[in-house]
Amino acid sequence: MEDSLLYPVINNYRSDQKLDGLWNFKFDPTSVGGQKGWQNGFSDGIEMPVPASFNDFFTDKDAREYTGDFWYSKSFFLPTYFEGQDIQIRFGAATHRAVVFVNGQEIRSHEGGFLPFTAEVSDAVKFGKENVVSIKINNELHRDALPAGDTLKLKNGKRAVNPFFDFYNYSGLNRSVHLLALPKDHITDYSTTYDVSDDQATVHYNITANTEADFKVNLVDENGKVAATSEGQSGDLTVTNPILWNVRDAHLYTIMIDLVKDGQTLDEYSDEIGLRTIEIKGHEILVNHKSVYLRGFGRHEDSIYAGRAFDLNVERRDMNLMKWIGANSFRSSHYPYDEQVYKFADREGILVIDEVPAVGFKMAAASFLGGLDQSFFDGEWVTELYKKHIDQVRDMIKRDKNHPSVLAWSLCNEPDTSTDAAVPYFTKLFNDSVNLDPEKRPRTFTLNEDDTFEKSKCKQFPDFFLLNRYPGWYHKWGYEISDGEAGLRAELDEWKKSDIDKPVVFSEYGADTEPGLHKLPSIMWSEEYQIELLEMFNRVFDSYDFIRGEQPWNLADFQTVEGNMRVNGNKKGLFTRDRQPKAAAFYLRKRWNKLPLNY
Ligand SMILES: CCC[C@@H]1NC[C@@H](O)[C@H](O)[C@H]1C(=O)O
Repeated sequence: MEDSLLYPVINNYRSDQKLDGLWNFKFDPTSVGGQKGWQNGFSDGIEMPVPASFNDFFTDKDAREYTGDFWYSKSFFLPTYFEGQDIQIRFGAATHRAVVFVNGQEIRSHEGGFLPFTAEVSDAVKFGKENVVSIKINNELHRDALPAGDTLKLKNGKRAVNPFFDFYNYSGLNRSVHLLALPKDHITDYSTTYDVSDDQATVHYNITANTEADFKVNLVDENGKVAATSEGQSGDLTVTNPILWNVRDAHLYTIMIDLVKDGQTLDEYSDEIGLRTIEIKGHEILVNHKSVYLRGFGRHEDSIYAGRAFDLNVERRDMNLMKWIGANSFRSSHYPYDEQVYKFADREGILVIDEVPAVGFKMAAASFLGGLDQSFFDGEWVTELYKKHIDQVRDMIKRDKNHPSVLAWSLCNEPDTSTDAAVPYFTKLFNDSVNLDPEKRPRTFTLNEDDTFEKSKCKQFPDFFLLNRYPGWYHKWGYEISDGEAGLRAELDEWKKSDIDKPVVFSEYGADTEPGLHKLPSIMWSEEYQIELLEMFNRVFDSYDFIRGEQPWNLADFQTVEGNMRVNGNKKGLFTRDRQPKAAAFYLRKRWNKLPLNY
């Protein structure tokens, strides 16, 4: 678990210099980089953009599909005026595991390719001189790591990944790298919880720092006016006539925290927050005590050229597409996204179900790709896997807890919960995560196709249900879709008869669709069929009042491993990979724009 995951800011006390751009890059297939001194940097590599996945830049398949160790290195100058400050290098994401070196000195390692980590380098850097940061990364997949998969040794001696999940194993420094200079005494974290009514809102805050100190806190509105002030490591900021953060009607305040010692301000941290509450009551999801019906998507951080890397251009387009179609939410399937995505969602009033990369925990997925036929949770890998799983749940919640857009935490995607072996794992997971979020937002996971109401042994855990269902595509497809609808209704009738008094959200459903493929009458893969499948699901959704959300799979087409069921990736997008609409996008826009935005 990371000590601090605060997003970098620049102010009179803190400096933040991005080390993005071209880094030296080398593959290390026989893991000799350490013996060859690459931790001191190297100049005979290739120039690799950061942030970016390395895969799609290459023109040869061995390089695109490379699995194993690889190195990045970059030199940076550290001015003498930073002497006496705490010098850190913050990696937004290194996929999947990394070891960091500065000037040849090993600083730290990190496991997990979708969350930030910080290297404390004050004792390794030279002030007033050039320094070198090197990072060794490994992108192998294992059953005891997230996301789950295998790494195969081919007969030609090369390695290949066998993901138990359906997205390409894009790897590298996928998010920005920051060179930070902080005061020796500094703020390391803060958290907020809220009470809101129409005429008053109270922010209950709590601050952590690396030293005993006094704290002054201001809450400033969007016009720069101080709306409330407080003092102390914890306290309340009460705003009269507040402008609340609402779905698709976002209003942000800035919390400004000063760390003070002997009357002198030594550090400051500021961040944008939203005054709102999240609740689950019966079948309803409530924001500021008003029921919300989720409309949105499962997504991926995925784009041409940059692979899995955060791309501000793509995110701006995706947010505009979601507003155009009438969405009010998305799930960060199947991993925490770059912090800037949640900042976009905070500003746009879009709700986020934040998901850890606990995906592929299902041997059927492996057998879909050639795995074993056993319960995933019977595997000898489960103990080691759980340590990494809960560690990444802790860091995801620690990193994202202050975003008003975060509605809920998804602790797993499509695990195999149809056997008793899953129960102790999920019992521990939900027990160990219950107090991680000061706001106690709902926790859930997605129930896959096979984990029906009747078959899942883990329905007792989620605070609301996320159903991934694929009648019309993975079974009862084509002309049999009417049987698919009947089967879906039969399962939902089970949910309806049960005493389960929680909301159900459909978090995945859809059809692979080749843009431009038209057929009358329809045929699978045609744009017409994608609409017919969505029409079927929408008829069902409109029949059950406990269904409180619809998030078709996926917002956009995305890259996967090659396979006989994938045509250059997964084509279930409502938009193409270059973010242009398929016919179904216009159909869905009509359905969603009939509803009030925060219905
Ligand atoms: C029946 C499982 C469906 C599966 N669910 C997880 C997503 O990551 C995949 O992309 C999606 C698919 O196969 O389209």
